Amino acid sequence: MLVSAGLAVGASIVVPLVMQRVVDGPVRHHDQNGLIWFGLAALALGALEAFMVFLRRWTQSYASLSMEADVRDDLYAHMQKLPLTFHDRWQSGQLLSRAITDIGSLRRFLSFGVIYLIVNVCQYIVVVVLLIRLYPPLGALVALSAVPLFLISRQFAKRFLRVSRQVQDAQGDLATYVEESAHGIRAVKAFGRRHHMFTRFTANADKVYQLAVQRARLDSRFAPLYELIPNLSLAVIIVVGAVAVVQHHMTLGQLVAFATLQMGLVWPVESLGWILASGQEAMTAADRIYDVFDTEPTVVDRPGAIDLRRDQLRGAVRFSDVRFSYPGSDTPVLSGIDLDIAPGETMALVGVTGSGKTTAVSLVPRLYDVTGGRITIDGHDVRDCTLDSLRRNVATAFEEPILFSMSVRENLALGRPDATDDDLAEALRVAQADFVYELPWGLDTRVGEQGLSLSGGQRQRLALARAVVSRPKVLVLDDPLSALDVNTEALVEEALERVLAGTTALLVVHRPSTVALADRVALLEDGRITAVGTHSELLATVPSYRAVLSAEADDRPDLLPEGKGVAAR
Ligand SMILES: Nc1ncnc2c1ncn2[C@@H]1O[C@H](COP(=O)(O)OP(=O)(O)OP(=O)(O)O)[C@@H](O)[C@H]1O
Repeated sequence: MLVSAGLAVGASIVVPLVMQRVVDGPVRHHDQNGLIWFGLAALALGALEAFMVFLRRWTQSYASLSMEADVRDDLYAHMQKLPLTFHDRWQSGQLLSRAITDIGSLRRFLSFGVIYLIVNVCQYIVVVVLLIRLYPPLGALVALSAVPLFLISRQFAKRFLRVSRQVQDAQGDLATYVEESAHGIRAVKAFGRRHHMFTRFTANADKVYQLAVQRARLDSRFAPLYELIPNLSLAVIIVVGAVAVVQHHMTLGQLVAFATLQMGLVWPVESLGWILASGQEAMTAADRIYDVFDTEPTVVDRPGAIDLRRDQLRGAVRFSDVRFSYPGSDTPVLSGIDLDIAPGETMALVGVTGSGKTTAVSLVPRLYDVTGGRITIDGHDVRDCTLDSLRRNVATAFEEPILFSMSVRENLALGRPDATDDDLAEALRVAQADFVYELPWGLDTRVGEQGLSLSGGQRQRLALARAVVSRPKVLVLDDPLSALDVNTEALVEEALERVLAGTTALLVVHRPSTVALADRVALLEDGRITAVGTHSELLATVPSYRAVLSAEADDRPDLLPEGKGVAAR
């Protein structure tokens, strides 16, 4: 790339020197034959320059676009490795703008800016040396013009860098806002807050606009200086050069070559402003991209991590003095949980809202790592197991079901790519999600964002089927039936009981009706497990357990004590 760019510039530099020979030779001596040879030489040089420009662009486009694709792949792969604590902190729009806009800025600079910067600086040096050799006083003047150029560039770069970072950050905030508004469009419409949201949007958009204008003004203040300096030098060259020709200090051909070479420098110098601006943008873009790359994945395989083999796994889960605080928070969510879940047992976790149930179950597949104590599966600390094998054997379904813009089949097979249609059918039966066969293209119907819209309960059932289809040894269900009506819930529970028979399950429960699935229940209070027992034991002996469930008791009165019957297991 650089060779072809260098050759192209070399050809363009040689042309003025050929012109010097033409003017001082054939033109001066009226030699028509000589003129033809020089004409052919100039033509060949022009063709060489054009070919080299083509070659540079061709290779440069390929190299820079491949680089862009590679960096984007690496960034995405890195983001996937980063822990949830990172994603909790970062706005999605900021990640989006880094993955799309910033990598694009980097590519533009590396494909054009860097090459022009190197080639233009080399061209400047070579031309100045040639000019000094042609006529030293004027050559020295052109060389000196580099001093103000350098000072201007330094000033420009310093100021542009700051504004450029502000623009890119503001664009990230705007992307986050647009994304959130699109996601939350139902709430916006339902509360009739369209105008309010629009006002907030315009405030964000206006910030981007103001900063972009500030950046453009900075650019336009400095750009004329880059134009002025080489043109001023050219004017001086023409006047002083003409005097030098008249006084026979240089030939007319030398002046023509001198002026042509100097004119050839006008564009490289002019473009310096654009190159510097694009360089500053690329620097801030690289900074922003490295904010992500520099974040170390903390939930990773330890050296010597073991593979949990499904055929050797019994599924005994133990929490031993498990503690957890979210980063940046002084208040521990879990302050020493001890809990034993036997292989094949279904343990429900009950607690008031915000007591840390979701947090506790998220620690089993290492969505977060414990900050104290340990969680073991069959005696192996989950942090000593490979993440792949851990997450293959511990399947999770959350209350908030996330479906991707893929077919139903792809969504279901996320945790088990080799699942057959029979496996999927079985999982769908358990989750009472047979409705998918009624969709326009059955299992091939695209759902999720921009796909077919499903109800909350339908999405939840698909997420449950997805967890079940991977036939995990340990199943973590975070209130997965909350969006179902009582009848469907009863059907799912009935089918789920068969699945749970051979699976260790940890179940976050809000509704008393779901407690019926559990063999035992653990009550989470103030970051600790304060009671463990069967549902009926706890109802009978632990007042706070009754208090937690009473708010939800209306839909299953049979689960309440005091003469209403107890669904003990
Ligand atoms: N990503 C997070 N970053 C910081 N704090 C968090 C985060 N997620 C939850 N918390 C805090 O941790 C505490 C426990 O939250 P968690 O979601 O585990 O409770 P929960 O018992 O599952 O609640 P609910 O019953 O309402 O679902 C809460 O005080 C919550 O504010």
